[in-house]
Amino acid sequence: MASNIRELPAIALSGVNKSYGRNESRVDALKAVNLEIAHGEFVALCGPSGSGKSTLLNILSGIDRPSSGTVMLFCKLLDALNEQQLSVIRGQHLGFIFQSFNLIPVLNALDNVRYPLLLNGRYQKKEARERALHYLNSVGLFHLANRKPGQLSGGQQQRVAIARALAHQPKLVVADEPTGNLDLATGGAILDLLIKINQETGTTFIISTHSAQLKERAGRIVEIRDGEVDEN
Ligand SMILES: Nc1ncnc2c1ncn2[C@@H]1O[C@H](COP(=O)(O)OP(=O)(O)OP(=O)(O)O)[C@@H](O)[C@H]1O
Repeated sequence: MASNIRELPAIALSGVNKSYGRNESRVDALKAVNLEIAHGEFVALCGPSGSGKSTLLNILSGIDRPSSGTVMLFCKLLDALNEQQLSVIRGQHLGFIFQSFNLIPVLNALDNVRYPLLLNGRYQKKEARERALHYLNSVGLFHLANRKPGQLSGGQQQRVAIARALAHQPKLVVADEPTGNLDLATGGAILDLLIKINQETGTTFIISTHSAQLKERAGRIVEIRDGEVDEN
């Protein structure tokens, strides 16, 4: 039974449309999108600015709802879930990485990783601390655990954000332009790290990007143009 479930896609979007606004100001951000992503895939979502990448990431992760169409995430039909149920799924199974890192400036690296674990409700204090240190170590930042974001480089801040995204062992990591604020070399190192994590843990990744580097190395590229998805 479990193996049958595993063979179903991690994510399945069917006929998904998303529009913002009404009448003359209406924007059709996603148009009849069909997309399946298997467990363990490393997918680059590519497209020009305004093509619908963030909208698609928000919809497949249950942050936003489609105007029509269906979204299945880990065999659950998201349309049927209320906000609290969606929030539980995100908290347990999803990790998020953002272009601007989104760390809490007054907390050191350790606490930036540890506090979401405590809020998650599944971890006691001691385990949250151990997990946070373990994941900081796995991104090469154990020795900087006491530094606040302002005392870290951009690449180091993104590593803290990666540790935070991974520390609860999500099934899916959703990253919106994770190398967009980094220089080429630093972005390349972050990319190496994400690919290594994908290969070692089998965590599914979907990453929106403008980066040619990332496009070259992703297992699969999904192009989005003017709200329409096109597989390469
Ligand atoms: N909340 C919103 N209200 C109205 N229009 C929106 C909203 N969010 C996005 N849009 C519009 O939907 C379209 C897709 O936007 P989206 O942010 O998904 O694109 P993107 O590919 O992620 O762009 P970028 O690469 O610049 O981040 C754009 O035309 C955008 O202006």
